[in-house]
Amino acid sequence: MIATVASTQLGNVARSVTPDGAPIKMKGDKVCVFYGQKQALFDVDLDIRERNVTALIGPSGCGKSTFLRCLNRMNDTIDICRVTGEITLDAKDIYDPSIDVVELRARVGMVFQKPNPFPKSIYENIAYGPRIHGLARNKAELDEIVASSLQKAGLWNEVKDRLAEPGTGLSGGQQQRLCIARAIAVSPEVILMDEPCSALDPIATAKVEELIDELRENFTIVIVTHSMQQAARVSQRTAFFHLGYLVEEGATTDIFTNPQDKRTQDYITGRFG
Ligand SMILES: Nc1ncnc2c1ncn2[C@@H]1O[C@H](COP(=O)(O)OP(=O)(O)OP(=O)(O)O)[C@@H](O)[C@H]1O
Repeated sequence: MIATVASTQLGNVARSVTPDGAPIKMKGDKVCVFYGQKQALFDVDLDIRERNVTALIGPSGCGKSTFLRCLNRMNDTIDICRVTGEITLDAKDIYDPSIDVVELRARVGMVFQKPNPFPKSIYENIAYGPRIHGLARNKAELDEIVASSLQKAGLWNEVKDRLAEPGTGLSGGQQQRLCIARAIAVSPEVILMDEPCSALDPIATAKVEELIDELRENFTIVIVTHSMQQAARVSQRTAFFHLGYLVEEGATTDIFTNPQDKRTQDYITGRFG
């Protein structure tokens, strides 16, 4: 595990860095999660590096999605769920009572497994978030946000002539890119993706993977995936979970070529999964 060795003050934002100097955007420190009596995560320490794609991998039920949902407090919506330990965003505790959860979820956006556009027009799917967060002063600014979000999501050319049509009328892959555009529209800093390609065909998957690679220039991305090939293709860092424990985390190339733990080796070589 990479320990934080230094903190620097950049403007008003306190930054932590890894020993090799990479800025840490989010950090989990001894994170435990309980669903009622059942403990799903045990003392997870994980640094999420800024403007990197971090892949969370591991067998079904190991706690990947549970950890992902801790990062923008989506677990708050599950009554029996309790989180202990600390999770920070720019070195600030996101579970602190002073945190506004709506604002947190604008800074740490989420894209789900199944594309879930609102039953509204393509335009409204994107415009909704910026409007409720007061990001546009007038219609022209809102139009600009809609266009640039669709451009960043690589969807603009496909939909620019039918912005008034329902988002649900798009193909599955287009719907998922629409959901990514919707997440981008409120200018998040971190985007969480929970198996974003599991409902897509290989061509749509390739497009979303390409998009993820482009987005990391501007966003910090954490992706849960069942596909080790996908983790290897899109991520710079990989964290392997097993039975609620974070077994190891490192550069994706190291995890896939030279894992330090036998459990990781067994998983990546397909001995269990
Ligand atoms: N809402 C919930 N209520 C009770 N238990 C839950 C809930 N969500 C998850 N769990 C339990 O927590 C553990 C971790 O689940 P989680 O969904 O985080 O794993 P995962 O690694 O993402 O699995 P998968 O790859 O199958 O999606 C599992 O034992 C699961 O049954």
